[in-house]
Amino acid sequence: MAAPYTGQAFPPLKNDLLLRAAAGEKTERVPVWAMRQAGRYLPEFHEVRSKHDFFEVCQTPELACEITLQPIRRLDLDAAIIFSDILVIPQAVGMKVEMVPGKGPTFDDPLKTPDDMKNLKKDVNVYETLNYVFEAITLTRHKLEGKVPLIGFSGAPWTLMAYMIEGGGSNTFSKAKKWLYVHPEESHQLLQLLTDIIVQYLVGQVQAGAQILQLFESHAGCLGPGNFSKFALPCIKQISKRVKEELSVRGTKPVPMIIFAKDAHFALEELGESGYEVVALDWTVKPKHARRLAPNVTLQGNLDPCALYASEEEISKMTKEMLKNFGTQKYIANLGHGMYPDHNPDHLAAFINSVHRHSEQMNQGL
Ligand SMILES: Cc1c2[nH]c(c1CCC(=O)O)Cc1[nH]c(c(CCC(=O)O)c1C)Cc1[nH]c(c(CCC(=O)O)c1C)Cc1[nH]c(c(C)c1CCC(=O)O)C2
Repeated sequence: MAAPYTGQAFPPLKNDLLLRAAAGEKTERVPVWAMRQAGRYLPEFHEVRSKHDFFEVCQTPELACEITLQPIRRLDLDAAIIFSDILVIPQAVGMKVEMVPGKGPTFDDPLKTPDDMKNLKKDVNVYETLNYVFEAITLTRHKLEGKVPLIGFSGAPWTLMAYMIEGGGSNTFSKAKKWLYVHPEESHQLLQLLTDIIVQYLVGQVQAGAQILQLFESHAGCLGPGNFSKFALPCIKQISKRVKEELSVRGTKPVPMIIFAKDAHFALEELGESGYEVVALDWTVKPKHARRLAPNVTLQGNLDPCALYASEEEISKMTKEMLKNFGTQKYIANLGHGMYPDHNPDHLAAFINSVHRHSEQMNQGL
């Protein structure tokens, strides 16, 4: 079934720094955004959440749009990211997930053995089940009025599989990793099922109005090089290739794609050749090391989120150092992971303003 949104007109884009940096084109200023920029560190987010359940917000386009716009109103960000969660895909295949206060995402009935896979919906119609995300994207594109580009996203297959087996967060991911050693065939089947859905989901997001996509492989690091190459990377590559092909077939111009494989420092070379225009880095990677290993892509990252606890003056110094190490071109400034609930919004503002000020000065040779 074709997406109903193709070809609609949106307000013209006024700030295309992010899209130019992703395409490797020259920028006069380094674009900056922050993972989890829409969220619990903002009082206006709590205001909405005090009246609505987390997934109710995700499923209500007007509320998801409102929360997406909150950081854009307050801060000089160069991108918006649609408010949603990676766990909407496990929900779409029929699993029950709730956001339990103080605990995080919790699955009712996680996958225990490969036999449980028979309970998953195999032929999910993404355009029906996840239509609420597409509607939120379309509405947000209009409400942004072209101020900044809108980022769409999905969890990557391994990270989603890990949640579906663990039933929530974990320190070791040993239940999910056990599948890779004991049930490798069935693991591949589950990963392929997720890959097929993610491809449709990302294509649908672009048709709905997303201007760039990020794939979150948040639990890459617990795999190590061997299992990452065997189980995670092939799906990551399949996704970039198929999303671009499917968009072309539908007559929609492919958009740039960002891969964020957290803690996968061992795979930087492969990630740089995996079909994504941008490789996002966590804070444990040295910028120059990443430039050497992935010379053909734009890099994104990678200030330690905890650096935002420092004084505004310190944040400015650390940001300048980061910019010096990455250089100002083929670069998107961001944190190395998401915002924390106890971050001070003014300190995020200090980070954003430092990126802008220092990178403009560097580009003018000052
Ligand atoms: C692993 C993961 C999840 N969700 C996501 C990831 C990948 C990124 C990462 O590695 O952090 C992705 C995500 N989740 C959320 C966004 C929104 C867009 C953004 O501002 O970046 C995005 C891109 C909102 C959210 N997702 C969640 C909240 C807070 C929930 C609340 O309001 O109670 C928000 C704003 C809940 C969530 N959702 C998830 C967890 C582990 C939690 C609870 C713990 C936490 O908040 O860090 C799963």
